[in-house]
Amino acid sequence: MRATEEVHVRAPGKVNLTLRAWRPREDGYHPLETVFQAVSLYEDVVARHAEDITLEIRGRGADSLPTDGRNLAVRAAELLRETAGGSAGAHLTLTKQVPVAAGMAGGSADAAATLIACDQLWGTGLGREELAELAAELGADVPFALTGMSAMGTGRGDLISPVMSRGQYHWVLAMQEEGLATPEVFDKLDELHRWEPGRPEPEEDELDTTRRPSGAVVSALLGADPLVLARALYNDLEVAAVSLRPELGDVLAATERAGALAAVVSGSGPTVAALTLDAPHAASVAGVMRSAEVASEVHVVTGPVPGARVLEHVGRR
Ligand SMILES: C[C@](O)(CO)[C@H](O)COP(=O)(O)OP(=O)(O)OC[C@H]1O[C@@H](n2ccc(N)nc2=O)[C@H](O)[C@@H]1O
Ligand SMILES: Nc1ncnc2c1ncn2[C@@H]1O[C@H](COP(=O)(O)OP(=O)(O)OP(=O)(O)O)[C@@H](O)[C@H]1O
Repeated sequence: MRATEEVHVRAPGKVNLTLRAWRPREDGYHPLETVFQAVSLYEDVVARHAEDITLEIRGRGADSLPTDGRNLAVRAAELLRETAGGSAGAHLTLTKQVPVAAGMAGGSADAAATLIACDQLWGTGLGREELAELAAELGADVPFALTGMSAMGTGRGDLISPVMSRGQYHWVLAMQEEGLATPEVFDKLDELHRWEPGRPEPEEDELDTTRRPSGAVVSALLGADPLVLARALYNDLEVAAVSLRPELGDVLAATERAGALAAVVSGSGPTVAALTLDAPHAASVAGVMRSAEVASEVHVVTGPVPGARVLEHVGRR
């Protein structure tokens, strides 16, 4: 019998290619229709056996995050242990590339990676579906971090259906030093009343993707043509994010001057994702964006990439 000593799991950050939001439900969540794409900026979690659940964080934003039960990675491990009914512990080493509160679901990726890592370490034997249910309890973006690639999210954004996608897309990400809190961005959207009077909660048949901006993205992804995808990018939260952080208007304008095909605020922001034609074009846009000095960091990434997956499994006999 070979027992698992250590499990290394990697989960991606995301950009939202489209996002439509409607008036909040009674639980405060806004019904969403969004198309996610997982991109090549990763969170790594290594889980090892330990008495308790403990966390150590390295990398981008490590100093700004709690390592106790407020951290989504710790909450994921605790929820899994509770569900599986065991008493095992784990020491988690989290290495972050995704900036905190960037609209790229870094915390959600940490939770998804931890679910997979502890599931393997403890041999809980929960299926992918049960893990997806736990993921949805942890946060609206966590189920997508398990699935990765390109997918449509409805409900709170947590009901995931994979979307067929061809080709690789080259993105330039313009990041900001200071993050934006997701609830504040949704509150600002409420204040701006974007859906009134013409935007009630969607009816079932309204979610017909062929009649929504998401439908345009879904066909663009099949066509593997970034020029077509560029025309379909859209985010209802952009107006709220720009209202809270007017400098984002300058970032969006800079992506246009830099020659990007199109750009959009990712999720609740403040990261701006600019779409380019190919790797050389991305390098050129990134260079111009860096010299424009409107972002704290500029990164070139590609998507789609897979969701949370085991990279290494170290066992002993
Ligand atoms: C903006 C997105 O990133 C788009 O992908 C997500 O909707 C946010 O997902 P998330 O950060 O995992 O969200 P959660 O941790 O579940 O929720 C944080 C807070 O965001 C707001 N929230 C989130 C999702 C949603 N559909 N409606 C909301 O109003 C709520 O105030 C909620 O209390
Ligand atoms: N492991 C974690 N990594 C990042 N943030 C965490 C983590 N655990 C808890 N948090 C809290 O969650 C907040 C949002 O984190 P995150 O980095 O996922 O934001 P985000 O990328 O804007 O999320 P989303 O795109 O899902 O709205 C942070 O401000 C932080 O206080």
